[in-house]
Amino acid sequence: MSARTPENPAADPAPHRAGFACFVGRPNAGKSTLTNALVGTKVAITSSRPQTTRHTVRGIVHRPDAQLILVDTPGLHKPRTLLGERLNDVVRTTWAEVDVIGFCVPADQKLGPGDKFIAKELAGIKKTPKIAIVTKTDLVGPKQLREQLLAIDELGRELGIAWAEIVPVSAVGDEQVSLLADLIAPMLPESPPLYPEGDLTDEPEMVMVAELIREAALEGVRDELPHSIAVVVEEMIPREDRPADRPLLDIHANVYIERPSQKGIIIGPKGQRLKDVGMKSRKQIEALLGTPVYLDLHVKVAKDWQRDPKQLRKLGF
Ligand SMILES: Nc1nc2c(ncn2[C@@H]2O[C@H](COP(=O)(O)OP(=O)(O)OP(=O)(O)O)[C@@H](O)[C@H]2O)c(=O)[nH]1
Repeated sequence: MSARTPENPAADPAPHRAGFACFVGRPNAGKSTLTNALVGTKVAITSSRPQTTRHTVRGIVHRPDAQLILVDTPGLHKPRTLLGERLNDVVRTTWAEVDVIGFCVPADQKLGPGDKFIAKELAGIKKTPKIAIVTKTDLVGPKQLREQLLAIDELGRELGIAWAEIVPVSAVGDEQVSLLADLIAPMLPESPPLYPEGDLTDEPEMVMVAELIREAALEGVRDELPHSIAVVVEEMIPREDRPADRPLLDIHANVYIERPSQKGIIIGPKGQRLKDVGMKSRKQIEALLGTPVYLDLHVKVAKDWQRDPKQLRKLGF
């Protein structure tokens, strides 16, 4: 770093900034994928099924001028269960606490009641700057993109939201992702970094491991089952008596479902599906933790856990 001198006034460095941003938007809008693209590593789970992000996962973007901490919230939705209500509370609390809110709308779908529901809620949060982000721009042509940008502008006017920016991005195509970070950084408060350099998330490793298993278990399951699956990592312990150059981490995890009838779907014929889930998630966990893993998965029934406060607490909600 260069010091400020009379000969070199330009060397006065801009103050370092650090703060929180969250992406909001209806399920499947691309929030988790965008978080991952900004952070550059897999921290939030993504899936083609709506409402798969349950935990508030923070991704941290380290830049020379700013540290941006991304809080990934679950989608806001009409609550049908106790879990649904708790999730909505988490979302609103998060919105009130962050420095910037990014409202995500996919480019390939017309603005619908779901987007308007969220935008109306956003309009009620006056102080926080809001950026409208049109996601998945790789899926549309210029004409459709232009229409979407205009529609968002119009929605802002209708609801009295002054968008600080309206930015089209493609997380998959890596288009304008770093521009988005450039736009958010100056909106953060002046502050030294809040997290040590190199940290990508402060989510406990066990929760991230559970999320990776849940993501694998969700793949290919239909209808209501996604809402019925919860994963709890019981323990992660290094295997004893291993040579230093060949460590092995034992992970024991339970996949919870709500009804005995769902067991067969998760386990699959001859246990094949559960085996696949184990294999797939193990690879991801090994990549995340950087160590070989032995993954022991069990399927358990926690009857109607979504409606039972005691069970919800046990499952980490
Ligand atoms: N083509 C394309 N697909 C994308 C892009 N971003 C996300 N997707 C896809 O859209 C789907 C949903 O993305 P997510 O990031 O999981 O969406 P989300 O908003 O976090 O969803 P919830 O967790 O349900 O709230 C996934 O299948 C992604 O692969 C993008 O930039 N381009």
